[in-house]
Amino acid sequence: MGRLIIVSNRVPSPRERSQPAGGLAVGLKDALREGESLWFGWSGKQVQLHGGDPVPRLDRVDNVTYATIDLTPLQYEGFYQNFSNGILWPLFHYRVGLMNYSRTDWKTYLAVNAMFARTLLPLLKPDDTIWVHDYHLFPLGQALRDLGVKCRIGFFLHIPFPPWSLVRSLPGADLLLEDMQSYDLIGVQTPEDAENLNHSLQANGLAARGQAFPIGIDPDEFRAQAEKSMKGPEVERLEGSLRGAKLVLGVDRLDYSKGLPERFRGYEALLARYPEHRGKVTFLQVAPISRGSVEEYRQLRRQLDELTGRINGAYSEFDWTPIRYITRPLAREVLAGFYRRAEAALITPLRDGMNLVAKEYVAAQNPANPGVLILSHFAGAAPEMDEGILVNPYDPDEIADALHAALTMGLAERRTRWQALEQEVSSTTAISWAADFLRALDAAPVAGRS
Ligand SMILES: O=P(O)(O)OC[C@H]1O[C@H](O[C@H]2O[C@H](CO)[C@@H](O)[C@H](O)[C@H]2O)[C@H](O)[C@@H](O)[C@@H]1O
Ligand SMILES: O=c1ccn([C@@H]2O[C@H](COP(=O)(O)OP(=O)(O)O)[C@@H](O)[C@H]2O)c(=O)[nH]1
Repeated sequence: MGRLIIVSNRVPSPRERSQPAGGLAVGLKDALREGESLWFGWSGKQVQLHGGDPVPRLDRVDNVTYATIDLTPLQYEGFYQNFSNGILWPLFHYRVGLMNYSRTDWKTYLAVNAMFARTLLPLLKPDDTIWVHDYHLFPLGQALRDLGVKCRIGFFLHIPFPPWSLVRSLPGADLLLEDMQSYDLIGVQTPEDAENLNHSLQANGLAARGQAFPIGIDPDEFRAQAEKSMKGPEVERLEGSLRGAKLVLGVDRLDYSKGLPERFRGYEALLARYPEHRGKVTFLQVAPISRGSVEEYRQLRRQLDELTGRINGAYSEFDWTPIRYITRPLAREVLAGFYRRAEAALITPLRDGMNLVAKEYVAAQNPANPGVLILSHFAGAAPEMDEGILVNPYDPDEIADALHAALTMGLAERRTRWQALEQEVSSTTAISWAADFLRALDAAPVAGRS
């Protein structure tokens, strides 16, 4: 059996406990438990390079060889910051108005993809299967084909795929779709994404090759982690600080796709309309700073600083603060215990590819006394997790009603809802996601090459 080659922009550092927050690295790491594999991508570092391509650094841990390359500051800016996260990210999260298109960044994006292909090429063997991940690397398959690579190549998009009427606002969208014909299979998170992708391909006279494969987590490992973390010092400190108050928890990268201002206003509406919860509930929002060099992310940070100050100023008592807001990452191992302690998770993205936090929250619960999941209709996880309380994240009053329902829900209903959610989280795991995708890739007709 040949090796599996994973290519993604973000590669977790195999030897560090604390990883940058983000679901792609988490989902893939959980999936890569078997077989021989190579994981190729950006090191997360920027280094000035004087001519030529970077040389990958290799680090082997168990069955996985990690091969990482640095980007130059100019590549980081044009490829990662501007094109991937200033153009593709907003567009694919249905926020065309936030897209800052520039032809120079488009060229850098293509050039970095070509550089990824050239640096990966010497590491490849003919019987490898290549699996490319996410919007940073749409053109990589074609760049590899241009260098003569004949292996099977699959692609998985972790973020939503919007309708063609939006995608077409990107200059060169048709070229990106053409490049995607180099993939033997294209996976997306939900049936809605698959339908949008296939319509876009067909609108350009291309073969529909999209199929939904919702990503999952390793629920057993996460449950064990949550149980362990409950006995750890952080949960003990949290418990002591709450002094009997119920806990509502939000965990998201600080990203405008996550609906944070709307969520804060929803919590504010709870305090305004259901005063019986004042002093008896605390909202803890963990929102590690992400992509802090992109202007829209900085603006969001200013907005949240202001909102937190205003709400806390209006409702705090000398011995109670309604919102605790942290912009540093917390270790996933610690978060697991916080999820288990929380009476409700408030997960209200305006759009999200999947949202692994929703699945982690369910896996972490105590079956005898589970908390309630409040989830946006527009998270990729929503179609699988409709036993949570589903909300429209644009409506603060609906969020407030959902919070009130969650905080007052009886044990029997909490258990019934949680059992259904747990069933779902246990049946589509990170491992089954990868296995399903790779089986389908193996069976897919070869995409028109000799
Ligand atoms: O690499 P960063 O720029 O620091 O961003 C972190 C990751 O964010 C995105 O994650 C997505 O993948 C998750 C797993 O499939 C999914 O649950 C979530 O909804 C997506 O937003 C991004 O797609 C990754 O490439 C980034 O590494
Ligand atoms: O302080 C934090 C915040 C988040 N996460 C992890 O980052 C991932 C976020 O993935 P998700 O799919 O929810 O969203 P993304 O960030 O990929 O858009 C989850 O595994 C979280 O547990 C973390 O480890 N520390």
